[in-house]
Amino acid sequence: MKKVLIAGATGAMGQKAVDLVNSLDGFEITAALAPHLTTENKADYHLAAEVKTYQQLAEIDDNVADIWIDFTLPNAVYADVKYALEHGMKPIVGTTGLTDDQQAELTQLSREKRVGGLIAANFGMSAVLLMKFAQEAAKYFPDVEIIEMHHGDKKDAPSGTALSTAKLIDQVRPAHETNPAETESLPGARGGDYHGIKIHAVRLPGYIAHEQVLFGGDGEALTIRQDSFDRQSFMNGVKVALEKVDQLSELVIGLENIL
Ligand SMILES: NC(=O)C1=CN([C@@H]2O[C@H](COP(=O)(O)OP(=O)(O)OC[C@H]3O[C@@H](n4cnc5c(N)ncnc54)[C@H](OP(=O)(O)O)[C@@H]3O)[C@@H](O)[C@H]2O)C=CC1
Ligand SMILES: O=C(O)C1=N[C@H](C(=O)O)C[C@H](O)C1
Repeated sequence: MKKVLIAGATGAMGQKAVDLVNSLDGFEITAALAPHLTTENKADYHLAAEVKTYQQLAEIDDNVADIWIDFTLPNAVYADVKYALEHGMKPIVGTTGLTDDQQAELTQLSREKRVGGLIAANFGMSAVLLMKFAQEAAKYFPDVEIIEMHHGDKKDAPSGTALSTAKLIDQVRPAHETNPAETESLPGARGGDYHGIKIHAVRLPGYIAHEQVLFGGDGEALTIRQDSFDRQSFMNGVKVALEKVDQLSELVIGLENIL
């Protein structure tokens, strides 16, 4: 039986992860971490009586889990993953917000500690495919912009998926012209800028997680879109990660690299 700690167990994604692990043979939740989680309220979050609850990293007992699932916040994830690696727990990380430098540092730490794991900006198959198709299209359509749309509670912008998409496109797209005469009469109107790729972030109630990549060419356009209508869409990817994490010898970035 693999022991699992869920960080962010009280959150929207953490709750989906709790229900997933509770439903799987061969895995059991032994610990959960969240600032407002207590022994008194843990049953409200579908955590069994024997699950150890922690409100901060410093409280966590040694050997409490083999695997660390993280759906917390951008300002918590770096310390969480470092802690997991240093204590021999294999991280499966969905939380966004790690910088390239932080990912590189954590990957190096995972090699030193010989602990494998996965960081995935998006565990949904439609998003993984969107990123793959967008990278392919960018070889032929260098003029591209990204629109990501999320629920109003999302704390970070742009989304980790949009940023990952821009990075993948940036690796392959040919040199292109931008309009030197362009101005903004309303600051921010043209969106965020990743190496010349504009990213527009929409936050609205009713939405869950959606992304469009728009390519423009001479007299034609290509739009690639994915929609997560329900957070359940991320759970197949988390399940794959749980099944494969033992085979990983270091931190891997991107679900596509373990499929
Ligand atoms: N990779 C993927 O496929 C997906 C990734 N995400 C990402 O997952 C993350 C979480 O999203 P979501 O569940 O919607 O967010 P929520 O705000 O619903 O949940 C955040 C959770 O983190 C907990 N938390 C807050 N601070 C800390 C801390 N310092 N240490 C540990 N836990 C903490 C909160 O606990 P409390 O309530 O007690 O404050 C809560 O349980 C985001 O980064 C989001 O972008 C989301 C969907 C899919
Ligand atoms: O906060 C969310 O909801 C999501 N976060 C991830 C991201 O920032 O890309 C994945 C998905 O978009 C949902």
